[in-house]
Amino acid sequence: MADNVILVLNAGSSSIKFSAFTVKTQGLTQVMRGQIESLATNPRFLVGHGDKPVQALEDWAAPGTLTHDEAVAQLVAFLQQYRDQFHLVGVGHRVVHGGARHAGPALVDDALLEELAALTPLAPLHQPHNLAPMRALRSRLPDLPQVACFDTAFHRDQPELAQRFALPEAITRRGVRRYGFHGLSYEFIAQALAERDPASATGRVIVAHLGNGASLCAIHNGKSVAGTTGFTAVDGLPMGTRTGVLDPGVILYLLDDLHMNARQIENLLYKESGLLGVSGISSDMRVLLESDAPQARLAVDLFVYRIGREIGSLAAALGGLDALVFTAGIGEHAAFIRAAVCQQAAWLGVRLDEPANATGKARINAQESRVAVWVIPTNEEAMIARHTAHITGLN
Ligand SMILES: Nc1ncnc2c1ncn2[C@@H]1O[C@H](COP(=O)(O)OP(=O)(O)O)[C@@H](O)[C@H]1O
Ligand SMILES: CC(=O)OP(=O)(O)O
Ligand SMILES: [Mg+2]
Repeated sequence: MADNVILVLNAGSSSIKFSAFTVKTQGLTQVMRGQIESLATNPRFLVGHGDKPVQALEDWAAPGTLTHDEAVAQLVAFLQQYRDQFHLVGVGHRVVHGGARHAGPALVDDALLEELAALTPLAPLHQPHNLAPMRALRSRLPDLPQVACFDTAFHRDQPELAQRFALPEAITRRGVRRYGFHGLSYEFIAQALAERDPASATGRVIVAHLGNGASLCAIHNGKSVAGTTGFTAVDGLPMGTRTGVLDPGVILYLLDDLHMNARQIENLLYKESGLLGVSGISSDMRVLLESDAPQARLAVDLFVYRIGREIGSLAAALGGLDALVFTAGIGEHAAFIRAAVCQQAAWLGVRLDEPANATGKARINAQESRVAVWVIPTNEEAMIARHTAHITGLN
């Protein structure tokens, strides 16, 4: 007999992640997870079942590059083989921008789709890819409950000062404020840290979500209090292809002196900068870490330097630091970057246990460290499944 299943879709800037969760009276179980990653650089299709690690699908004909739409088509074709095993009872979607109105997940209907589409200019690398599968499913299976889970929701209760730009009130009232992103990841990590290290989880924590999109979040007693991303997910740290923080005067210079238009500037800020722009080689940290080119080293050094400075800023917002957590593609896998970041944060009392870091342990601080340091794999899909089950009354 087929199991009742919640499917989760998570379109990141460089990947499509997906998961299937069975829904039973005893709770949700993640029975499948996977991703089509490195869409624009070197696509790979990885799948894992249950507790098994994800593995590359070897018979998959890997194309040179894939758009998000093409990747979703590949995923739909792959999932066909589970048609008789999975009885779909709900679909949960990661939606990067939820605007000012959404402090929690929402059931998808036409009005919501329209509202979220209007936020596309604030998340051009994500929002269209988050909404397209919702529309396709809604037209084919209109009775299937779909739930939008927002990256911004976890940050909506940040203190007013943390959300505010120094802009006139009339512009602030139009919603021009810091929203913050990667919230589903931070919500998952806050809960996971509470299970592993309850003492730190009630304290002052900085989580470094370092993926193709990268940000830091200051969390106090499980609640987001400040972060590096803002009105859009281009602010904060340099990312795979995004600038991160930039003097707004640069935009005026590009407009007035280099005669660039808004779309050209958008491309520059979102797609041509960050690790790719500085290195001129790749947006992929794996490629840069393996390269001997000085520009690759510069891009990596700038990434680490900016993380170090932003950790200082968030530690100031928190009034100190009890724990530092690394997560997402780079945070989970790049021991070199973790070591370099911990070095930058030594003044806060961070001391790394080098062998623990190099061998992939979960707790990586040295005994004498004043700050607990953890590597916790994120699972945005699990967070989305929990929200989806809850809001649809499935579990
Ligand atoms: N072993 C690794 N070493 C260094 N970087 C890695 C490794 N594995 C993945 N990454 C980095 O993680 C990034 C993807 O992170 P991820 O969180 O999956 O991205 P997305 O932002 O698309 O959700 C890749 O661009 C790559 O640079
Ligand atoms: C908001 C964001 O940058 O997401 P991702 O890291 O998945 O691209
Ligand atoms: Mg991501």
